[in-house]
Amino acid sequence: MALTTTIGFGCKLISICLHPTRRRHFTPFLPFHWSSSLNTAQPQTTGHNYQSTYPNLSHRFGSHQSKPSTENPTMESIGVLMPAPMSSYLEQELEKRFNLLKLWTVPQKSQFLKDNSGSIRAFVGNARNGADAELIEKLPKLEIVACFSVGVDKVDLNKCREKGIRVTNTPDVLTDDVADLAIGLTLAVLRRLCESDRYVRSGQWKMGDYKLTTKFTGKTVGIIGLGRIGKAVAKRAEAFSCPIAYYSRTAKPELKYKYYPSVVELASNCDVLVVACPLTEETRHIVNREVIDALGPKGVLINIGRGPHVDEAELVSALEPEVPEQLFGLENVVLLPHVGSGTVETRNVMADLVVENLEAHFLKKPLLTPVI
Ligand SMILES: O=CC(=O)O
Repeated sequence: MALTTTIGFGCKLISICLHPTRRRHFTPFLPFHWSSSLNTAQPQTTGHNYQSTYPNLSHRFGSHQSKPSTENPTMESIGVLMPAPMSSYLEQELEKRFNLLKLWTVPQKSQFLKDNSGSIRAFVGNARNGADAELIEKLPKLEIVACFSVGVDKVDLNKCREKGIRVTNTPDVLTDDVADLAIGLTLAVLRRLCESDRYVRSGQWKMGDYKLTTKFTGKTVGIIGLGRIGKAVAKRAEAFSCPIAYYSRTAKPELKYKYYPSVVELASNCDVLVVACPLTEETRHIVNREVIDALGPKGVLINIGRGPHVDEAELVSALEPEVPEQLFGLENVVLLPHVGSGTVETRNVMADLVVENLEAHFLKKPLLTPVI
């Protein structure tokens, strides 16, 4: 079986091939920060018409030509708390409009929160840094949590609902990148791209041909969660002539893909299993030992969701005899940082969406991408 999975809070992605020979192949996403590569990058045009996706959007979307709302100078006094660096472009755009408070730059964080709790009305989180109940309680003036991520699993949504705090995320704009990467990882694992690269670099190619790998075209792709990203993966896989099957809470009869009412049944009937659902209490460990076994020794698991979607302990125990640290030295290991949406174009339109949501909120306009 070949597995690709995010482990932890979406910071590690592991693709593992479990072959009949019991050799295992992994592709972990490691917790490297992504913003540094964007800091020096030049603006690029995007391939997607985001204006048509979000017709309310007044300007920008990665254009780098944005202008602060000069007709609303009062926004300058609104405290927007950012817990960690995420994107220099996002920081720059927020600083033009709001009083951006960068928590990571202050040594006494608790004291800083106390001192500024009267002015902090917005929080910007991401896949790593959310707003839990404890933080929310410390910010009595908090009105909105704007996530620089599609996943909102780091935000205590119940607490937000209870307190009437709005929550937004960045859907759609990152779908293509994440779906592209899912296909890229599938190919990397099946066709052993990274291992082949090392084979050439080390000079082994002079000694003989590289071993044969596994074909992707025509493999059955099973998708857990047929939302925006799941559908985008399906569309790409169809171009590889792959039959598509899926599991979701309810069947979608309008789609021509085969529906399975359980993940185990889906795993038993596909070659490549893609986890593309949000992380919730129901989907935690949705890939458990039973699913891994159902996928079988030749299966591939691609987790483009969150680490806790996969029962990590069961996964490790299925990967004898190595433990994850030892994978670093294995030829059949592909290592990637957390880069699902990590392109300059996408991160900039995500940043624009965060800013637009905050502006809309404080200007009492409808939110563009509300979660709550
Ligand atoms: O993991 C990334 C996201 O949720 O946007």
